[in-house]
Amino acid sequence: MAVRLARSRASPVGFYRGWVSHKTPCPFLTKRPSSNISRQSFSCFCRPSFTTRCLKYSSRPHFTPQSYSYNSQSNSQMRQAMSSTQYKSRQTTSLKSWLPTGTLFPIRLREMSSLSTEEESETYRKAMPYRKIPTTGVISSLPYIGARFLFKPFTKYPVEQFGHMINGLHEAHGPIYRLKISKVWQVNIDRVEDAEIAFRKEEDAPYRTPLLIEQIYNQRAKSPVNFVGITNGSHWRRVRSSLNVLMNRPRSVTHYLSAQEQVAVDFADRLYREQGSDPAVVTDLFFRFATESVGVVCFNKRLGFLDEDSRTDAQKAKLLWSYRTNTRCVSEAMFGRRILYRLYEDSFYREYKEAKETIVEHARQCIAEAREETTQREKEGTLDPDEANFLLSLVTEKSLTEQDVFDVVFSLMAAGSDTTSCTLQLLFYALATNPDKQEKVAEEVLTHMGRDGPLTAPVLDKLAYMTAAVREGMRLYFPVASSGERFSQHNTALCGYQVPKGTRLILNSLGNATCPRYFDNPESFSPERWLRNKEGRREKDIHPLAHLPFGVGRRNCIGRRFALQELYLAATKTLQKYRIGLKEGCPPLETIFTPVRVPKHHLPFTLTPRD
Ligand code: HEM
Repeated sequence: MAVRLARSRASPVGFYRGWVSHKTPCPFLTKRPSSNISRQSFSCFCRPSFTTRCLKYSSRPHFTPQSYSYNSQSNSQMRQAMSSTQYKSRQTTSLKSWLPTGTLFPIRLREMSSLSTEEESETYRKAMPYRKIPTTGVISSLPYIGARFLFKPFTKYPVEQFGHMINGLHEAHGPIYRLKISKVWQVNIDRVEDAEIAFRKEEDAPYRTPLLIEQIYNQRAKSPVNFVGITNGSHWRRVRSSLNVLMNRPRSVTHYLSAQEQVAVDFADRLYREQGSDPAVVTDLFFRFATESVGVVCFNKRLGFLDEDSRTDAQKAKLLWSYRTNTRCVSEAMFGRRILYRLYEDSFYREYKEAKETIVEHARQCIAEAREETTQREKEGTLDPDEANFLLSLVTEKSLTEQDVFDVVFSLMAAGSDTTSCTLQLLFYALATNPDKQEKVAEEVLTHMGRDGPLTAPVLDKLAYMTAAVREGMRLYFPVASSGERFSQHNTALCGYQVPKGTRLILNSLGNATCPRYFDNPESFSPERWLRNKEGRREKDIHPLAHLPFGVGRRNCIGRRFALQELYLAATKTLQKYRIGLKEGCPPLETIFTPVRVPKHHLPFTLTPRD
């Protein structure tokens, strides 16, 4: 079967605009293609970067006569090699003739689109070319420094408001635009209809951009740590499939209800006692609550971050500092505020390293204890493989290596602290500033749980208004800058433009959460919008992709059930006893993104006991 290589319309020429025209014959093309591949379409391959790299790494020029005699098999091999995120050529016979095995592929993900197939849809072919997608201008497209021009003083957005900047650019450019961050072009979309097309066919292991600081740490450190959220390929697939079994079943989550409930009780009591103190101390309590709650799941024991002695006990204080520092450093490095650590171990990096090593040491110790316990109980014959003990399940899971177990524990602790802590603060803020809604939640909680009753799974089913309030809190104060980063896995037509396979796509889920297209009165806190009547219908239908605080698809948030459970627990346990308020004179809420949405100033919550 003849292979048709991409013609100029289907290939991402925008990337190379001004460098090479598709009509320009390749300077290395000495012979006319012998097969039915046209000279013009073949020259799609002759891009400067491709050509020069091929020449640089290959022992012979890449356009040998053999390379023209593609057949459908070599084409699929080519695609396979090209879609490898390892950027290494594979040992395939037809490729070998012109790219030795191990040759570095100059393929950026978007270039995968340069090979199109007959299946490519008519809609895609008819759509406007990629280069026509509105963009933010020439200067902001400069690699690395260009992105600076998108922020203050050149625009009204400070860097930490980048979530709002993405949303603001939609207002300026419409539902689709291109943007260059560091060296990578990304396409931003905000219509749910486009999101549906883009996310519809997800591959087995969607790609996520790695974090540079984590990569550098792993190169320098003796014991690497692979944060599941940014690993890719087979490592991610293996770990994630085990986690799906262990964490995605409602039963696995409700098993931790009573342990996490105790954490919530301690949190509410301590918040009451410390409410008058420095607002920074109050903010700190939220972080302690979230880290302690996720710690109960990961380590099957209390870490003691809400104990009386937690500020004086050096070990607990150091561990908590480490979790906090790890989050802060990753955020600072991500926004390019720290650069020198890339070259050498500066003071910023040393702090990050110390935090990470403390977390690593603690986690390794807990895992070793769990292993010991497993061996002991196996000997005694008391080990129940179905026991709902997360750490025990991890260490007895055959498909996970010792490193995987450690990676999972680290990832859940790292991903589950700041996110839940800030989301809870914003929920409390929404309740405090909407006292009528807060009273409705409290009434429901008191009706079904009483003043001291526990939150059980059957009770939770009855708390429709409370769960709607939590959801509404996450809509009004959407918790992350964007919850949908994906690399398109097919040539797709979005908004009438061609978006080639491999393009980095960002869904404006932050903007959608408060967009009047999807929500009536989007700026009001209205849990009612989420309630369903007896027929299971909402007052107004809500598109499932309009509100994605936990992302979407195969790479969605693995901890979402736990996160929701923690939010429900903190809300119910606090409202059973107290009314949530804010100190008089508290300024209006301002938030920044780290990329988690964080209140810019500490929120001075007050708790008043219910009569
Ligand atoms: C309110 C709290 C939370 C929010 C808003 C949140 C949000 C998110 C979002 C938006 C993603 C990316 C999803 C995507 O790209 O489609 C994510 C990924 C992730 N979250 Fe959460 N999260 C929360 C709590 C948690 C908790 C408590 C844990 C751990 C117990 C956790 C563990 C993870 C992990 C491991 C990933 C990476 C998943 C993967 O790449 O396979 N998160 N989260």
